[in-house]
Amino acid sequence: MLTIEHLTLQLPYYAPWWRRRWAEVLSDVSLELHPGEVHAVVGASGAGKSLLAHALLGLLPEPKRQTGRLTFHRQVLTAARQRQLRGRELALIPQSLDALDPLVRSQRQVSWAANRAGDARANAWQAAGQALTHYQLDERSKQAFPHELSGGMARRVLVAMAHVSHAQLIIADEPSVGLDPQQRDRVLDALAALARQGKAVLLITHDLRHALPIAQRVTLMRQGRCVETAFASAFQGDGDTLATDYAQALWQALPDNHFGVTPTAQAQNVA
Ligand SMILES: Nc1ncnc2c1ncn2[C@@H]1O[C@H](COP(=O)(O)OP(=O)(O)OP(=O)(O)O)[C@@H](O)[C@H]1O
Repeated sequence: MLTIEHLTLQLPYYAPWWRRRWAEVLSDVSLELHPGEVHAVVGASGAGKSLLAHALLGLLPEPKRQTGRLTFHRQVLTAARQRQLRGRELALIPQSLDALDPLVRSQRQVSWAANRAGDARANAWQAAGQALTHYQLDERSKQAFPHELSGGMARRVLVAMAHVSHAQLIIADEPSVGLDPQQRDRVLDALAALARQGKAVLLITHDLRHALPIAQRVTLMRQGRCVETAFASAFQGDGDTLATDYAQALWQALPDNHFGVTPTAQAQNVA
């Protein structure tokens, strides 16, 4: 559905005496996303994950130097096409909950997203109500302002906005950040449900543990580069099928992965 080929991005910064220099913030990034798949992009803070998301949506700041090729449904994703598809075929679940209008109730915000995607007003209101119910928000939450919602509820309102947009590609930027485990699992389940409907979900997170339960493939990013793309199933045991030392080290550093101990061996140990 989406192909990123050799995407390189430079953004300006200013050296002393206002001399403009260019910093390479994405270097030769390539990856593919398929319908019905959750593809996680995992990396530490500053790895370039959000810039990658913004490049896909055509939301990068100017001036910039960008090379490489983006294709969506086999057509080149030009700036004009990105403008046309944003909020329709391409949806963003942003990192910040400030994306919600503080003066507008949940259902109204979701119905606006449906409107933007082309639903007539009456349909949009109904679709918004159904989507919010689908993500387990009750009648009170539907009529609540953002400050009356918990972090997890507010994130599910953002997921509902992506849901009603009929987007084929959904980019979720750190959707699990700052949530308790129960709320986090609900949000991640909601994203997995979108993929089961045949949509492609690009899940951006700094925490591999949040990606593995729902992703089919994982791309690890570091300092603007893709280090490795692996099937989520490769993150098991001692991770010896992972191709790079970085991926293996990241996996083995997780506190609760029981690396090197298969479930059977663990059971025997307990016995
Ligand atoms: N507008 C900008 N101009 C110049 N540099 C930028 C700009 N936006 C981001 N950067 C730099 O690009 C790098 C990648 O930023 P990005 O926001 O994509 O990281 P990230 O992986 O999403 O991090 P986080 O998990 O903290 O959100 C960082 O070093 C950042 O300082």
